[in-house]
Amino acid sequence: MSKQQLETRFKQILDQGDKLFVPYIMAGDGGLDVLNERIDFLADCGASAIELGLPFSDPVADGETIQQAGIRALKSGTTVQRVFDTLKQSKDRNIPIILMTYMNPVYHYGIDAFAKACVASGVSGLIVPDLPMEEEQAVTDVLHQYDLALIRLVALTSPVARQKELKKRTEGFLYAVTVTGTTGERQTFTDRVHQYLADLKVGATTPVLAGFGVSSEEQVKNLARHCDGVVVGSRIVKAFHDGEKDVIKALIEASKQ
Ligand SMILES: O=P(O)(O)OC[C@@H](O)[C@@H](O)c1c[nH]c2ccccc12
Repeated sequence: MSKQQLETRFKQILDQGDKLFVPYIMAGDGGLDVLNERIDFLADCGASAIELGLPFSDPVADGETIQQAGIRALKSGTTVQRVFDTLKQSKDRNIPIILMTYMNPVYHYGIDAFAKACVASGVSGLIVPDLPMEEEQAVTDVLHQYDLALIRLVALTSPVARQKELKKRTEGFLYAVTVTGTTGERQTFTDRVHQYLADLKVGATTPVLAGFGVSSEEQVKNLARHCDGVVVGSRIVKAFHDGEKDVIKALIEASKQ
């Protein structure tokens, strides 16, 4: 799916009055043979898009749950190439896939070859948390040729000028990180979080999604009220690992009207 198709799909969901829900899963956790099945399950539950993590040995932004999932995936023999090959087997799915990867695997694969493989596997965009805005052009020049989105992260600690620039550049959606720290479930958020999300919404040309720490139905509803939806990672990864599919269904349901 192209960047435009991803953005159109998001708009349609929001126009219906629902909020966006983007679950994160780790490619190869549970073995690559379950990957397409898990994507289909999430699509059937009503996910708006899937954030698919590539396992990597130095995942600096990942908390314990996702680190462990990455270790399991690497141990079971997951590689970047195998993830692309697995995605290709079910390329005509009607849910956008956003790959979450660190810069090293992209650079190692070759930026152009990586982008080509994304298109051939039905991927719509990338999240690259260790690619700062100042360094992104070498990547975005290529992604734009292939109609792929670079989804950018903004932090609670980003100064106003930086937030503004990120809003200007945003593609697909703006990923508003709701904690200062790594991924992982949280009980509470800082009081500032609602205002932060509301400020990001002003003038942003794509939806704004809140992510990091979101793990209960109540948190989904509460945060989504102040922006366009949420990303949920660790809780979904844990639920797949523990076989709790009802938890996943209920979390996604909480984002609907
Ligand atoms: O796990 P959490 O706290 O629900 O946060 C989402 C997150 O897992 C997912 O978006 C993600 C996983 N690894 C990342 C690295 C950087 C940015 C985002 C991510």
